[in-house]
Amino acid sequence: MKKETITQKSIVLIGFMGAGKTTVGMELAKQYGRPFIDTDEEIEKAFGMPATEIFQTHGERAFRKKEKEVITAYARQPGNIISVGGGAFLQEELKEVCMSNSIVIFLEISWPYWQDRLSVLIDTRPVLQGKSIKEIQELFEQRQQVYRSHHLKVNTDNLTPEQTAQHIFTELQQQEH
Ligand SMILES: Nc1ncnc2c1ncn2[C@@H]1O[C@H](COP(=O)(O)OP(=O)(O)O)[C@@H](O)[C@H]1O
Ligand SMILES: O=C(O)C1=C[C@@H](OP(=O)(O)O)[C@@H](O)[C@H](O)C1
Ligand SMILES: [Mg+2]
Repeated sequence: MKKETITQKSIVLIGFMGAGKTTVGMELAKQYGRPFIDTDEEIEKAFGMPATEIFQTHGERAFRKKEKEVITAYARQPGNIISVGGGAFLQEELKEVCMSNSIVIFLEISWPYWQDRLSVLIDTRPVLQGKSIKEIQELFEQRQQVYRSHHLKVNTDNLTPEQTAQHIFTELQQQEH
């Protein structure tokens, strides 16, 4: 069975910062031969600056407003592989638009595994900056509630991005047949 026959809907990857949404999204797009959209990249292009500067210069509110526009547009189209930011589902409307128009996949990671990634994330994730590790863990735990809306969950603790993409393909195939 060809991968492109699995689903015509767009696939939306959700999960905490650093769970691997962007990396796995690129891999899935390669495997499916579908367009890949990283919504953070689109937001950064629109503002002409990285996310940390958008937060500093325009504020989180402006970031979230653009995030809503970008995700709404792409999630409604068929056939895209979309990696959204870890805070996207804080907006109820985005949760609804993604859940009703696309296949939402939650990339889950456990706290001990996530902690190992903090050093590579801190410079580019404004939400983590200035927080203690305890505060970050609290945010991590709170955010798990936000990711409860999904169609499929994949725990990625012991998976490479390629294995995660393969697992998603197999699961979607099983759900369709
Ligand atoms: N399965 C994985 N195992 C180990 N490291 C990973 C894995 N997936 C992603 N990473 C690394 O974690 C970091 C964050 O990945 P990224 O795809 O940007 O996450 P997100 O888009 O969810 O914030 C990157 O440095 C990436 O190389
Ligand atoms: O969780 C969040 O609030 C955010 C996550 C980031 O995306 P990643 O989840 O890809 O790191 C990015 O959208 C922004 O820095 C805010
Ligand atoms: Mg990302």
